[in-house]
Amino acid sequence: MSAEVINGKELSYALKQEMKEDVKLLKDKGLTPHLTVIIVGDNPASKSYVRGKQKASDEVGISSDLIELPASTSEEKLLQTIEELNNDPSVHGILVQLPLPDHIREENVIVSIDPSKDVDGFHPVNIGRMMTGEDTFLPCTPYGIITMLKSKNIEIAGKHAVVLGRSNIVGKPVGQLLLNENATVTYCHSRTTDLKSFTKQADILIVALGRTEMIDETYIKEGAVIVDVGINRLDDGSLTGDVNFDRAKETASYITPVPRGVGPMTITMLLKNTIKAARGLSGK
Ligand SMILES: Nc1nc2c(c(=O)[nH]1)N[C@@H](CN(C=O)c1ccc(C(=O)N[C@@H](CCC(=O)O)C(=O)O)cc1)CN2
Repeated sequence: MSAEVINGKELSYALKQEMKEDVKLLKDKGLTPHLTVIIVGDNPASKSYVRGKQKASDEVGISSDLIELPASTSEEKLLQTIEELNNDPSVHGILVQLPLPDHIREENVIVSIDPSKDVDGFHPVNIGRMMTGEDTFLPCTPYGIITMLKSKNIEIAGKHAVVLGRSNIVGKPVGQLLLNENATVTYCHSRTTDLKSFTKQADILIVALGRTEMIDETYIKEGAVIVDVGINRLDDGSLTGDVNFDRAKETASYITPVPRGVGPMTITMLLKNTIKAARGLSGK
């Protein structure tokens, strides 16, 4: 058996075509969704992701601007910048690219963003709404993963989903979204003992460990759906995931590749959230 590949780049393209229409309708009503992205420092990967966010916004007709702050920026200055954007009615979505320099406390920054402009879906108010199943901004990577599964009509209800990783931006929220879809969810992490005893039970395995190609066929149940959230750069400059794709694909039923898997969906779901922010959370 060789798994069907879920191509996030192709799905992103299709979703962006739909969003172009949504934005056009809003523009006809005199409303242009606007996203402001803040980057602190000059981490090359972050700069490239931010460029990707602006390019994708442009593709669907969302206007965007970028505030670039030096790595030495104080937390106070960053919070002040966010406060100004919170009070600017022309800004619908605010995104602070992560990670931030060590001297800035990420949790203080996230909580300072107006929840109605929090297009990353990281604010505790929006996380709470997600947990209670209310309509809100969903964190982009987990939202992208659920969208990929649904695009292939993959059954989630009643399935055993095993999440490897417990970060605030991927592991924890993707487990919650799978639970909201009625999966039975198990979280595994660096302190889990006998990892294989859990992964071998997974109908849906979400891998967000940050360990290059660690997951191969020996961790996977026949016919499982494998979602690889890892982004690891090899010495030759190429990218690979946390899953050994060539080995895993022989056992899995569906698998996401790296690159062109979950990564592009992260940016696409940001566009969805920005359109939602422009409409207002209740979706006018
Ligand atoms: N404020 C946020 N910061 C970060 C987030 C986030 O959702 N919000 N997620 C990640 C980085 N990220 C977006 O910001 C991101 C990562 C990867 C990709 C992507 O398209 N990857 C491509 C490969 C790109 C390459 O060649 O380097 C792929 O997988 O095909 C997009 C966005 C951390 N920070």
